[in-house]
Amino acid sequence: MLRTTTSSMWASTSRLLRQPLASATTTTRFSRTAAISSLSASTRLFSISAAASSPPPPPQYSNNGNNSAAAAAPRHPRVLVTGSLGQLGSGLVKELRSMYGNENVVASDIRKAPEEFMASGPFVYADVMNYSMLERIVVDWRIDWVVHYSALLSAVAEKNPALALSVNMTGFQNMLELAKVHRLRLYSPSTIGAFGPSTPKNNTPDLTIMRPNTIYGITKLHNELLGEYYREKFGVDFRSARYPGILSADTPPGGGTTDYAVDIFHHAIRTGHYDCFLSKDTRLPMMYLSDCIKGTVDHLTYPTPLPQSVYNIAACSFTPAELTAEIQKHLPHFTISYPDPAHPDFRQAIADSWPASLDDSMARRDFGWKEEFGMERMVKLMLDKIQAQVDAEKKVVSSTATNGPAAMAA
Ligand SMILES: NC(=O)C1=CN([C@@H]2O[C@H](COP(=O)(O)OP(=O)(O)OC[C@H]3O[C@@H](n4cnc5c(N)ncnc54)[C@H](O)[C@@H]3O)[C@@H](O)[C@H]2O)C=CC1
Ligand SMILES: CC(=O)[C@H](N)C(=O)O
Repeated sequence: MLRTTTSSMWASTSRLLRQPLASATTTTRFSRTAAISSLSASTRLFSISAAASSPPPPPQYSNNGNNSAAAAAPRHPRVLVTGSLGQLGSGLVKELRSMYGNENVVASDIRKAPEEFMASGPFVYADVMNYSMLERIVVDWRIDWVVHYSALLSAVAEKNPALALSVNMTGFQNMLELAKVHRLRLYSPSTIGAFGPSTPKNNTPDLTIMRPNTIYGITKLHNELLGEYYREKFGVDFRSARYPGILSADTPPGGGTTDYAVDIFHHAIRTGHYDCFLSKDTRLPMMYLSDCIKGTVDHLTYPTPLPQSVYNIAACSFTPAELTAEIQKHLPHFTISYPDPAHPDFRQAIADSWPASLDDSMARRDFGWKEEFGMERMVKLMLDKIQAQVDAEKKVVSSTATNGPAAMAA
């Protein structure tokens, strides 16, 4: 399991905000949604007839001349996950490996993976800006599907627009072209950041005014449109969901505007106080990580082409003040402070340009999307998990103090 200590989480998040590319799990087993659980096991295997409008090549078997039934059986898809060491990637890799086998899910990133992650299945270096490097991985590993997670998130992107254009757009264009050439299914998430200040703010539908004014949003909207173009023009099986802000206790967020909703829990447990960078009434759509992974897997594995390429998915929406009140039900002494309205943090303008809530009825209708966690359950789980991390850290410190070299010498 990829586990990061909280102190290194803080360090890595703040490092990301300062220096974007210097170094940027859920243990839950997910029940499939009704739509997915009604599928037979074999339809979740890679099936040529049902895969997509542009099916990948047939599986080939090396069975040493033995024409057994196993040789004729459908095989699992082989999946490449880019940006797999980020907030969302490690949990998704774990889930896909539990479904398809460790060897069928190739994780990749441009950073060194922790030992446990390396031990859990194939991991390769893949810079998404390098087309031939990506193509080599697709060919060598006989990849069928790609989950493209590499990106710079909103706050990091706003600090380095040129790099965001390259990673978010060139990286995506490379993946899309490879999907066309090698007949891959491509899942690449979009974001609430693809909307803009002129988008209707509440219950925002899938199809609406989209004029983002952040570099992150512009790159993500470009990707949505290009993915749709490749689907129409070349039959590429492109799938995307607009994620809201994702909350996770085990993996740190990568430098976004919604990161406050993760940071707040660590501060609540560790210090009892949080200096929020958004104003108390900033309402944004949010979701717990396990729901995001479940929705992604259900969307990715849906056996037939869906009516749309891009869907909103949502779980709940809240403001920092509402989140604080919920945390205070468990930690009554927790306090929070907000920026002086005369001197807002740069992320306030980003948040103000995003929807407050999403209409995700099309995803519910078309691939059975349904969240398990609302705000109350999410808050309880986040607090329990982070408290458990803090307790475990304390145990390590006290056992080092008791058994460590200094204690031995004394
Ligand atoms: N975490 C969230 O709240 C949300 C995430 N998303 C989207 O989900 C996807 C995954 O997001 P996170 O895991 O949160 O991001 P993250 O920032 O935690 O991880 C991104 C990963 O991409 C890698 N990366 C950066 N440059 C790269 C390059 N040139 N080549 C290959 N890899 C590179 C980084 O090393 C990092 O591990 C992104 O597309 C993001 O836009 C969308 C909405 C919300
Ligand atoms: C909502 C997102 O896309 C991300 N969490 C961010 O805040 O940049």
